[in-house]
Amino acid sequence: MSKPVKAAVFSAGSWGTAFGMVLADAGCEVTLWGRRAEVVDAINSGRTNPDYFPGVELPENLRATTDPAEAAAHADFTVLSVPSQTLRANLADWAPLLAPDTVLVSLMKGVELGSVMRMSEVIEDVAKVSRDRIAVVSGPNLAREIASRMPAAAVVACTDEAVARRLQAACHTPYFRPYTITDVVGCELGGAVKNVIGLAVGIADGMGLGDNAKGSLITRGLVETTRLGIEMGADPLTFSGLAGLGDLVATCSSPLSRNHTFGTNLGKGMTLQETIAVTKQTAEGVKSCESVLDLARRHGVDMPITETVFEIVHEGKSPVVAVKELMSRSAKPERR
Ligand SMILES: NC(=O)C1=CN([C@@H]2O[C@H](COP(=O)(O)OP(=O)(O)OC[C@H]3O[C@@H](n4cnc5c(N)ncnc54)[C@H](O)[C@@H]3O)[C@@H](O)[C@H]2O)C=CC1
Ligand SMILES: O=C(CO)COP(=O)(O)O
Repeated sequence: MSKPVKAAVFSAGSWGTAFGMVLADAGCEVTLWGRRAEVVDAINSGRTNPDYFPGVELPENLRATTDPAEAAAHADFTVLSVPSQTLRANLADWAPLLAPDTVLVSLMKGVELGSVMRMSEVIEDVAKVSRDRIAVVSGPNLAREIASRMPAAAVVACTDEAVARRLQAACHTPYFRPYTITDVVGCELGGAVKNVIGLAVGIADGMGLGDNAKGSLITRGLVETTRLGIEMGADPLTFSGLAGLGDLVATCSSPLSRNHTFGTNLGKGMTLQETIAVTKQTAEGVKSCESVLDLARRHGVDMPITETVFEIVHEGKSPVVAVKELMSRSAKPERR
């Protein structure tokens, strides 16, 4: 009998816990690293993560630890799911503990502020591993629904297709259907920019602007994502796939999305500080609107929706004024 695949998941937040369940349900032996002893104890003794998914029973082959070395030991896959802006510091601590041939898997959807690096680039930079040992999972994967074992598809991306296929096998369950893809750049950009467009759609929803506005923002949001992607060497077709359109539709339609909800609160007139105070989990778009805009400017790409979100979130622009400005931009053909 072959040995079970071992996976380490850092950390026991919303998506880390839900994806850990997926891996365990697919037959992997999963060790979840958590920062807080009380969460780790609840997972090991009560088989639940009370902070994120109270009432959801976790599989027997998923256990938790506060010891990163214990989590990392002998892992075939080391899955990273922390806020994008803390990854560099976190991984610097964990890198010396990684199993020698482990594949590093990013679940994160963000771009690092300042360096404008994608998460796989930060991993390569900090862990000093080659690109063919770094994979990305993305797609329409709202963690709450996955934890309820509701059906979803996803993409697993790696420049080495054989590695992507190994990861695909390790996380394929009756409710989670992963496809392989080699366009890592497109997958990561799709996920990071979708959070920014999710904020924009949330703002429009909060203002009561209707479904035509939503459809327009999703479509034009995807156009500007694709424009940036092409400049960065991504395959434009990736953006009409699960990591592009699929993820965008799920986020922009769902009250479970933190980015969408964050935007809705802003659109209803809450201040940034009030919105941050009621947001319990990571809403990546809040920081990534700045890094994505920075990335766009460095590549000479026009991203008017991203720019508008940045102005509303970080410069206090009124959403009413922002809508007027977006609608009165100069007329142009659709495909330019
Ligand atoms: N929640 C979801 O539905 C999905 C989330 N993602 C992405 O997954 C990534 C993680 O998001 P979530 O799990 O949702 O966030 P979360 O806020 O639920 O969990 C984040 C986890 O990171 C830990 N953490 C926070 N700051 C830390 C630090 N400085 N050092 C170490 N650990 C720290 C927290 O304790 C928590 O366990 C994000 O990039 C997000 O965009 C991707 C797909 C789905
Ligand atoms: O990325 C997600 C779904 O795929 C989760 O979106 P939020 O981070 O907005 O909750």
